Amino acid sequence: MTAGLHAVVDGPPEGPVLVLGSSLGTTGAMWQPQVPALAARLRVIRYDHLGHGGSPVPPGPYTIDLLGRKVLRLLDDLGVGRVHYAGLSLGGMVGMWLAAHAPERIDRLALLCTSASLGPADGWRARAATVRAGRLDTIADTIVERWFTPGFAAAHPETVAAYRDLLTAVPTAGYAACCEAIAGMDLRADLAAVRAPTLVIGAADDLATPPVHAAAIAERIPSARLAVLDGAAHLANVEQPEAVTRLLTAHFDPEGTASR
Ligand SMILES: O=C(O)CC1=CCC(=O)O1
Repeated sequence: MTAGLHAVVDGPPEGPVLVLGSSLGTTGAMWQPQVPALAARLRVIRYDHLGHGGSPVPPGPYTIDLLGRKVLRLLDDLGVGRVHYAGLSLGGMVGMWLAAHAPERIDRLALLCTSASLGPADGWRARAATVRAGRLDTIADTIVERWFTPGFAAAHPETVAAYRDLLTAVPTAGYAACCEAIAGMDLRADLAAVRAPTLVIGAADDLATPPVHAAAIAERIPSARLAVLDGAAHLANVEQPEAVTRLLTAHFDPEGTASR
């Protein structure tokens, strides 16, 4: 049996719990721009996906089902029942799976820059093979180019470099196995089963999971609301931190938002 997922916990121990799921090739550190505001009143749990950061790296391929079950196991280990969940990209895919397959555990949901089906599968398998062959570094610039708009990248080269470092630090076996999870994913039929009030956030300049994917998710989830941010690419929470923080605090902590 594999050990549990690595997680960092911030905020008041008795507060309502918000779980944050990160994107492929990053860790819970990608949520740092939002943590101070969210953790003022919520108990924020940032976990690393299987194969990423401080989490174990069992042999792949993985599936979204496996990644989701690992999150449920983490919640069990932490003694947490029902939670709010926000996930970006791969983290959002896990969030859709959780809300559809464990609806009793998910109270409110936010899905950022993500997709319910992200083909072509062959492209993801090819990326997995490249990374397994030890060549993540050769494709890292191309991957990170789609995380930020050109204007943001030019103005903040140190941020781009820090996220490239985060990507290249991910264990190659874990990164490849998560690419294979995305290759095998199709959550579209699950979305009608989501009962959690859901905020779907897309970014106008996101080429990795374009806003049309966000709109397709919002159309299929019965109680979803869609917001599309201008001036952001895939890592919209990094590029538009205040706008994303505002949307998330209003969705997960409306009373706190009103009293600010
Ligand atoms: O890093 C990418 O290529 C974009 C992406 C797709 C799923 C995810 O988590 O990131």
